[in-house]
Amino acid sequence: MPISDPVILKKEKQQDNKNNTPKKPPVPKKERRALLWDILKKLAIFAAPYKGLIVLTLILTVLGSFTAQVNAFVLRYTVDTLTEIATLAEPWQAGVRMLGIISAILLVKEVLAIFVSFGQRYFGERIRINLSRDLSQRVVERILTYRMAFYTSSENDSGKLQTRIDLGVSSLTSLVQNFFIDMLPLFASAIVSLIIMFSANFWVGMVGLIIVPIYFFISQKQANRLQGYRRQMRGFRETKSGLVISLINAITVVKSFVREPIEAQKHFEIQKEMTDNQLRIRSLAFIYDAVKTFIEQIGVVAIILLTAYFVLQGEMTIGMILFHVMLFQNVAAPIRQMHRIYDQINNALTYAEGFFDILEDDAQIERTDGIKSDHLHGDIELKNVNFTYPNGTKALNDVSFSIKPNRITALVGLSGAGKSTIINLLVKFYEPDSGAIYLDGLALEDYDTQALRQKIGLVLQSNHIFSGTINDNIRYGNMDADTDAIVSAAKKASIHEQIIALPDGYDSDAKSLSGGQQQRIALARMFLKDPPIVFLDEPTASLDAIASQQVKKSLDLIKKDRTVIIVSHNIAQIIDADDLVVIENGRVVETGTHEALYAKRGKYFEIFSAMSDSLNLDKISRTLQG
Ligand SMILES: Nc1ncnc2c1ncn2[C@@H]1O[C@H](COP(=O)(O)OP(=O)(O)OP(=O)(O)O)[C@@H](O)[C@H]1O
Repeated sequence: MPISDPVILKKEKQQDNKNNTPKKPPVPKKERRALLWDILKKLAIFAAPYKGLIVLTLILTVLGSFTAQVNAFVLRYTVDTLTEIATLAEPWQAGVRMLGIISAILLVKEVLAIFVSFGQRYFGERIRINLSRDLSQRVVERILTYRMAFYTSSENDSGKLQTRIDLGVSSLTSLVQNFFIDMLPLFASAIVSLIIMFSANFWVGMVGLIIVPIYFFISQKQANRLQGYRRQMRGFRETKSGLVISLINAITVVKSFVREPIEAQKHFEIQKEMTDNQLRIRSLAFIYDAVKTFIEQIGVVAIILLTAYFVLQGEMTIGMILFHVMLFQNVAAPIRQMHRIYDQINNALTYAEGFFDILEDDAQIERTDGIKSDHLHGDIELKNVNFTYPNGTKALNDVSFSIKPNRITALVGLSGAGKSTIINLLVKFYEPDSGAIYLDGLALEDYDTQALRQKIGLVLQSNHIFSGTINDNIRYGNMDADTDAIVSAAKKASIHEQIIALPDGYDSDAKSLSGGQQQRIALARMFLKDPPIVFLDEPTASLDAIASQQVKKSLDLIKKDRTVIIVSHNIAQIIDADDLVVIENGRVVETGTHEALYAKRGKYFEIFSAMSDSLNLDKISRTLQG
């Protein structure tokens, strides 16, 4: 694992959380085709491993398109034969023979169609499911290689990132599903039907062909009109699910202020907008369906009239009427569903681009080549470092100081001074705008990022505890560690006794431990990793006095024989440090030992005096003496 705990340093989650739905301006028509082509090309790369399945699906689709025509031929044959044998003196014998033939043909066709349709759907689904898996897996693998700046950018706030990924994957896979499973067989059968219609009679074929562009036009209109409402609907759904989650999170406040009616009203309003929207979608869909059915009926009537004309002319048999009507319905069937393909394309245009933007953000990849040193000492030097966060906050100004190996250095300063930012730079979560950082005499930027983080331990104010057992959580520090090593790490973190007192011991659920216990689990993880350099960023700030005291013992152990940088507002931890670096508004204002800086009566003296005053030391010492 690259770092002891993949927790994002505090404040990094302080981005606006309001809007989870990526809103993109509508894509100009001209660019849409190029964009769609681009998306399909990218999708083709993901589809490449399934070439065999795709070819198989296509073969089955072609087979299916032929079986779909059998009914029309059988009906034509039935009507024509019946017309013929009805004139015979003894029609029954010929009639039974005919029934035998058509039953056999329909049976064979149906059995074949079942296999073809099953295979076609099954293979189509396999392509879709595999693609969905590959897209999700690739994006996760990819973003894991990205820099911290990617995660902390407001664009990628966790909710938004999740939504962008989910919508991207689902829009792409639905496009594939719609194409392979729903539309392709219908289109294939429509094309075969049209060819048969043309070969039977040019004018009948023309009626079938004319309907195609009309349907295309209506379907496009339908999809475009519904698109806006559908997007709104998605937004409502997201807000609604967010509402319930935030309600659960805020339930104590809601109840204590007796705001249940207000919360219910908020829910009602969204619900009302949702139902209005839903009704609009349904009514629009009904109107368009009606228009399409009407046009189809006009087509059917035209076909009947035209074929009847040829029948009366003696150029065709009566059976041709049903034959042509059925073929025409085969042509109309996929075009009836056209709007769905438009919908999917619109969705893909809206969401797939954002998805591929995440996937192809090469600039975000962390450097994984460079120096891999087995023995780091922790001789650190910052020279004229300037740093600005991606959101534009200038956090460090011309910072220069050095840290000696195997000593404890405390970064001291008021809130927002830039202490955590220095740690962010030292673990290469971010890179300086200018200036340089050296580690053991070599530029930090030249180190292999992952190899560097293997040598660094990071303990934060509150460390992430994963769902799972205590054992698993400690093992995160060294995936190869055996049970003895885990127990030994827990002992060093002064948590072993409490773990074995639990009914399930090391197999207990780590999430149910108290804050102080969880912090010591994080320390045990660090002991297991055993890095030569340790950064402690307010490791006891979120703990109560008793828990802090318990954690202090483990911290004292961590500090032994390592290079330690500690950020703390805790007076005891500050005076324990060998060296101090005092930071104010992103600048280093003083460096030295506690004694020297105290004597200097500068910024450190001011901060230290304020800290000790807040402790009310006089009263404490009087109490202790009494
Ligand atoms: N991820 C971030 N994105 C943007 N600005 C940030 C981010 N993290 C910190 N900052 C800003 O950078 C400045 C320095 O913050 P930093 O967390 O380094 O201070 P600090 O000295 O550690 O403060 P504290 O003692 O409160 O933890 C502050 O103005 C802060 O708001």
